[in-house]
Amino acid sequence: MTASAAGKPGLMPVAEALARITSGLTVLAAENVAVGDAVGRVLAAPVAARRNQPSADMSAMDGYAIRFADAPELPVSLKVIGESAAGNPFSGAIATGEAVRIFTGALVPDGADTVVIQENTTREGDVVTLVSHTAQGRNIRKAGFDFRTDAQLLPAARRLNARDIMLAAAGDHATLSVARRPRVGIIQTGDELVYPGQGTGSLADVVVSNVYGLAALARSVGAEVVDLGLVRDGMEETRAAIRQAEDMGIDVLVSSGGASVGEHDLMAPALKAEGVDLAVHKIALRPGKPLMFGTGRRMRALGLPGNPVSAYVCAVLFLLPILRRMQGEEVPLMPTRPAVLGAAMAANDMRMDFIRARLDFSDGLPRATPLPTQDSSMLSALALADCLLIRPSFAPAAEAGAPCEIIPFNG
Ligand SMILES: Nc1nc2c(c(=O)[nH]1)N[C@H]1C(S)=C(S)[C@@H](COP(=O)(O)OP(=O)(O)OC[C@H]3O[C@@H](n4cnc5c(N)ncnc54)[C@H](O)[C@@H]3O)O[C@H]1N2
Ligand code: MOO
Repeated sequence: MTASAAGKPGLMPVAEALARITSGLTVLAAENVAVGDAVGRVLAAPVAARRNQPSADMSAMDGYAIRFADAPELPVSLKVIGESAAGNPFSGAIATGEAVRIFTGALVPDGADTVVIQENTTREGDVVTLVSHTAQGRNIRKAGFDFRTDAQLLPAARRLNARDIMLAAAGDHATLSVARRPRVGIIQTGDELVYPGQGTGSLADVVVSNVYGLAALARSVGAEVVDLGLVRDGMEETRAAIRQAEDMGIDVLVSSGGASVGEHDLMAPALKAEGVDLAVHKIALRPGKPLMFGTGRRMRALGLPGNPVSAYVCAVLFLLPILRRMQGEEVPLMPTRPAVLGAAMAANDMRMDFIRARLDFSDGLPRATPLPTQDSSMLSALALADCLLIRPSFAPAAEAGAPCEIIPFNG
């Protein structure tokens, strides 16, 4: 394959792999979903307000709507001529010397320009006496104070959070146009694999873990996930699983295992035999050297290593940007944050290293301290980690406290 950054043939630099993997992606078609179901989805078009918010001048408090000019000096008494409640406005107008009892969220009657809160008044019969000063215009939310008709509320390509869907709903959108969910199929290869609780009793059993982390990551960015099951080590079985995924309309086939160089590592030849054009295979990355990526008839295939930590780290690095970009999200290819080293680090070799590390936020930039064991099978260390600490290819030795970059884990 390509020459590495260091000139050593065989391993592609991580940045090049990321660029290749994301370059040919097209954004999935849009679909309309109920606004309440749109959280976590990515907007296919900007959302503009279909109304003014508030629609008219409204009271922000319970009190009395008055004409400010009627209260040059206090105390002053005004005649209460009616009531304006939320949803039940006062139909007339206020004239000189008059007030309207008003409640939070109610329309301000014509003629009034100020609301005095009831704590600043006394009331006897239909006479209210203003006893404390209120500035002109106080306690009124003007029409369009929050937003006006046609104002852009949310831009296209935004992944919607809970606050966004409140805003869209207030803008009078019952449905929103969002990218359809990417369909992710996951296969796990290896004769040794058994699902949790279904072991054969053989010491050679390996209990699968990869599908659970990969599925959870994919779902966290809006994907629909199908577990396509275990694939035994065999060319025909592997090819059949790839064909099945294409036929099911899977957008991204994620495999784990069978990526390395042994006779039982069949993923690359099987993908090629099924017409998948491998643009990436073997990268200067630790963990995850054997990673592969290619494009089939209409499906993308991401071949992850079988080692559980490698599979998870590679999914963070490659699967998340694929899925996010397929939904139109314009995210950086590597969402890094600045940090400082919590321990001295030795010089790195050519493989860009993504070290599982703990974060300490006690002062200044977060301090990232590597977990003592970095083996790519160590799920107990992965579970303890808060982030991946990045050591670029050929990074020189560095002291504790030196600047570094991290990718925080979100869940
Ligand atoms: N001679 C070489 N050997 C290896 C190299 C190499 O360059 N030369 N690379 C190593 C690296 S780095 C990695 S990473 C692994 C990747 O190997 P595979 O992708 O072929 O993975 P498997 O051999 O199928 O499995 C590795 C390991 O992980 C266990 N596994 C597999 N699938 C799952 C699963 N779904 N859930 C949990 N555990 C799983 C599997 O039983 C193995 O123990 O290759 C190195 N070798
Ligand atoms: O790249 Mo492998 O993932 O080092 O163990």
